[in-house]
Amino acid sequence: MIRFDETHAFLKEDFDAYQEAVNRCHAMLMNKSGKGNDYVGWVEWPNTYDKEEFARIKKRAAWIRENCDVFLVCGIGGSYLGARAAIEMINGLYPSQKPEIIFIGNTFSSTYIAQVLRYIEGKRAVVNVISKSGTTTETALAFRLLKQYMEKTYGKEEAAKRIVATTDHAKGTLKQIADREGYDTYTIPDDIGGRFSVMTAVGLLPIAVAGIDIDELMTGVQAAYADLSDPDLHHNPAYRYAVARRMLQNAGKDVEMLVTYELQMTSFGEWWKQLFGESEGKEGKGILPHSATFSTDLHSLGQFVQEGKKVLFETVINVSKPSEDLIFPSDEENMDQMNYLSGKNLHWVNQMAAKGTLEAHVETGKVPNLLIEIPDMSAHSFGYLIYFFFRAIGMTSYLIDVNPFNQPGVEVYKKNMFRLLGKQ
Ligand SMILES: O=P(O)(O)OC[C@H]1O[C@H](O)[C@H](O)[C@@H](O)[C@@H]1O
Repeated sequence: MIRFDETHAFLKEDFDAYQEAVNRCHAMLMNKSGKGNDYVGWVEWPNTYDKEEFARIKKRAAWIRENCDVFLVCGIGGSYLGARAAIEMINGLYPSQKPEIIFIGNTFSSTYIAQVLRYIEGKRAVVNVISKSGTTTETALAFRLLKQYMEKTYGKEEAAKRIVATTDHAKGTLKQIADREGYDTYTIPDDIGGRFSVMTAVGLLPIAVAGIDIDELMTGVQAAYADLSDPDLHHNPAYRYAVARRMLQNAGKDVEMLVTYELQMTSFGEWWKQLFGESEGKEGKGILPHSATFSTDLHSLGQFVQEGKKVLFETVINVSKPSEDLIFPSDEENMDQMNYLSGKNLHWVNQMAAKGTLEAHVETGKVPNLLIEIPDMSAHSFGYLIYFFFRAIGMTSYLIDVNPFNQPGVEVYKKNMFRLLGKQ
């Protein structure tokens, strides 16, 4: 389902030399015996996910689709990046179907928040506030404003029907508010961290509201689980990718640029950056995750990749079959001199751009490239791909003895901010 190809990465080490370590780390993930073992609920989630809640999500999403024009997802980090990545990748950036999905609760920008509040005026709104801890400041700040807006617009009773909370099953301020106000609530399991939560209610409710088939998404997750259960590096592309990253870092590459050739996968890169950055970047270790969308960014970052300091490698996601295609038309006058492409599919043009770039970056620029090929941008492929990256980051972090499931460093800015804000 995913084809992984490391033959353009100038790897000098032998994969077999890593097999023993991989077996050990695989056992740690599967037996919950490694670092951060309280947070490996995602490993078995493809089989153990709460079917009753899943059915409730589908029902609720159908109601929301009928009863709103704008659906506001209020969350930050793992509480919105996955949903955004999925919705944009699968539906594209300009979907014709309603409701419009708006992301808020992910910034302190007064301008952004004020503009969203103005934009939703006069439109039927539903809010999904999402926070695992239930205390995240960006989200709580936006939610207070949204809650007051909803109550003023719809009255308290109707507002309570139009606000849905996704949070911890027992603790946190958001849970308390939801219980008191009688909001419909969905659960983030205790043993699944935010950045692994897109396949729980956190991602599934917004994704279903966007009209995407979440059954199909889960079959993708399950297919990946089945395909990636064998730790053998000759059969497990996620682990092979995890090991290739370690080899590349050993060879001095401290930056990984995730590249796609689809603009609608730009947010997928944002999701991946949180997953990889927060999981691996600690104790002075890790590879800096960066992302780009080509050919767009070849006209900006391309220069650095080609000729700049040799710090990076690229991981390129190629999509075999586009969601849509067009045939390039001919033009009698050919003033733009583009007739050489007449009759060609645009996706073929995109693929040729990818091929030419691979050659330029690898052969001329000596930039290692890892290639990941996915069949399409369907819900199934999305589900497969996220689980592929979950397994890969678990493995690659354990290989350098890092706990992939905490993020202690994120607290430092919060402490300083609270002091400056005068929080008691
Ligand atoms: O879901 P929440 O508890 O609101 O957390 C939202 C995000 O904020 C935190 O600061 C963490 O670094 C992220 O891992 C998390 O996804």
